[in-house]
Amino acid sequence: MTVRAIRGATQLDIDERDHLFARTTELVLAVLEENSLDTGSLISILFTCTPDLVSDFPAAAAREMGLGDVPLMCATEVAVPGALPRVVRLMAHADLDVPRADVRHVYLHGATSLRKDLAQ
Ligand SMILES: O=C(O)C(=O)C[C@]1(C(=O)O)C=C[C@@H](O)C=C1
Repeated sequence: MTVRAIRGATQLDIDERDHLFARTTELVLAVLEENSLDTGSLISILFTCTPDLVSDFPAAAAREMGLGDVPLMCATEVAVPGALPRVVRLMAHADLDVPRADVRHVYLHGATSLRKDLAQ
């Protein structure tokens, strides 16, 4: 088994529960699709939210999309003054048998500005 870490991030338009769920689901599905993964290959997912996002936990969205048996955790991102607001980030670990350089990290919506070096 080869364990790889996959990064992802997305930006919300507003801090509203349905929107958080939609953007989190979109991000997780994009991470799976970009890396040709099924949910059975997921080992764990750590989510962070910027401190301005309080409408719900991204883990709740992940459970709602069927990841109830994947260990999930949420935390608050470092509150750096001037940093991009309303961002949900994830770090997923998965059984992914590719070289680290071939892992596809996913940045969606306004979060594409966070890592232009990784932009697809
Ligand atoms: O990749 C991101 O989401 C970033 O905002 C960049 C970065 C970094 O500097 O590497 C900054 C903060 C996050 O905790 C993770 C990574």
